[in-house]
Amino acid sequence: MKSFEQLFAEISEKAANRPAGSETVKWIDAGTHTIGKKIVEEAAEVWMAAEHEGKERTAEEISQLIYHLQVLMVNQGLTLEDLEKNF
Ligand SMILES: N=c1c2ncn([C@@H]3O[C@H](COP(=O)(O)OP(=O)(O)OP(=O)(O)O)[C@@H](O)[C@H]3O)c2ncn1[C@@H]1O[C@H](COP(=O)(O)O)[C@@H](O)[C@H]1O
Repeated sequence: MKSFEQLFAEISEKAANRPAGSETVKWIDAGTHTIGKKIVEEAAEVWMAAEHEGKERTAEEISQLIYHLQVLMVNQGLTLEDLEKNF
């Protein structure tokens, strides 16, 4: 199990060092438009899971949405501090 902060650190490290086989590198290379579309898709899946599929599926979809939001943060050069100052 890893925290929000640990996942962000891992995504940042993968984007910087570009290891072979990394899903994160694939998404970073795909770019802002593709990541943004995936975020919209995942957000819709969160909504549908919450209405129809139960807690476990909803948690899975939220995890995927958070992963893609963090990938977009790295793509945009944003840090966790950039978010936290708005909380
Ligand atoms: N948490 C994730 C993660 N969540 C989603 N994805 C990506 O999102 C894709 C899956 O999207 P979906 O599940 O939405 O696919 P789908 O067919 O729509 O599935 P459902 O939503 O219908 O279940 C995967 O192929 C990955 O590209 C993730 N890719 C990586 N991670 C984690 O990120 C870290 C770095 O991973 P790598 O860069 O691969 O080393 C590791 O801790 C990984 O576990």
